[in-house]
Amino acid sequence: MTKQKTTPIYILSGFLGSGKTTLLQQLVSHWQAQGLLPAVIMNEVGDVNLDGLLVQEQVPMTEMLSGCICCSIRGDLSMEIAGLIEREDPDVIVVEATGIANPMEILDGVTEAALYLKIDLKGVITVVDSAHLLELYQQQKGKTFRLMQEQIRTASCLILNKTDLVSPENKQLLGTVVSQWNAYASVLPAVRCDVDLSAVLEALEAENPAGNNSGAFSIPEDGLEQNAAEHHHPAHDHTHHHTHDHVMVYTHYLNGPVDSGEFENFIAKLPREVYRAKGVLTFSDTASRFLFQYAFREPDFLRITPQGNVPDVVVFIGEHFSRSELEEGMRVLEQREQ
Ligand SMILES: Nc1nc2c(ncn2[C@@H]2O[C@H](COP(=O)(O)OP(=O)(O)OP(=O)(O)O)[C@@H](O)[C@H]2O)c(=O)[nH]1
Repeated sequence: MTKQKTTPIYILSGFLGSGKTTLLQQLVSHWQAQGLLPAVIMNEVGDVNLDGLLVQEQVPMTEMLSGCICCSIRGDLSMEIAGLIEREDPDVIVVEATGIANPMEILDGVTEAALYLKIDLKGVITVVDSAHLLELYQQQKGKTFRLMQEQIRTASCLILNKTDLVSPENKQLLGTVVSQWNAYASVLPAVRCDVDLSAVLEALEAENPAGNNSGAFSIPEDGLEQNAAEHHHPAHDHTHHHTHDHVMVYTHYLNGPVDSGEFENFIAKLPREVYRAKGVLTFSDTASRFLFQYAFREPDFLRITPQGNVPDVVVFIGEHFSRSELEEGMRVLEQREQ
């Protein structure tokens, strides 16, 4: 190995739709403003990387699609890191994991890379959707609740995002709850992940003062062990149960434009089991194309002009929903336009 430079690596964790890409964009701009070259490894559950559309073109990016970093393609993570360093020589790398990834497994993957590469794992930044966490906390059960809890426990820094969607009392309650689950991480409430990034990065430095690869991760022995027993598995045991075995994806490629109002109606009626959707759409009644987002029952449309050949597609993510019902619904929208 010829390179002497040590590349810092940050892991972005957080459940589907919590705001990881929103934070990623800010981190990238922050580093660029300092004259640094950040690179990104993105991992998506579906087979299209729509989040990539939100990252500036000049940022080197590798995509790991169709799976979750933490299991099926986890072995590749260290290869991806090595490849990215070799090709781009970035000053800093961010790994944005799928929302269903168990951060422990990603830590494993990055640590594996640290065995043969000069990298410095700075820690895990976990983004939390406050409204979603509040609902799960009130129910106190379910696999998603346990996964979110685990993502919170593994964090070195926690961003309690989307506080605009909860009352001030509940915002306070959530702050207390997450601090109880993870007493080590700094907790920063935010809207659209608008936080003082210097404070976030400094908090991670403080966590990991030696600047070495061992990292001082805030993983409380007790709580995590209990949960982890169920799905934390040895490096290559893919038969073991995962917290996210229940998550399913339906990718629908559209054969043409659809009416925006009808699409919005369709989205408003999505079954609760679909908790995340995103896509690129052409509407028959508007001139531009849109990046569509749906996170925990909140739809969002962003006007975009994608570079290159991006198909019209919608990816639905959730648990135990009927794929055929969604397909049928989308077909109806398409047919109306023909
Ligand atoms: N109301 C509200 N919406 C937000 C906030 N932060 C982000 N969003 C919206 O939530 C949606 C999901 O945000 P992303 O940043 O794409 O979330 P993500 O964690 O990268 O999503 P996945 O990649 O699917 O896991 C987008 O429509 C955002 O515009 C917030 O603080 N409040």
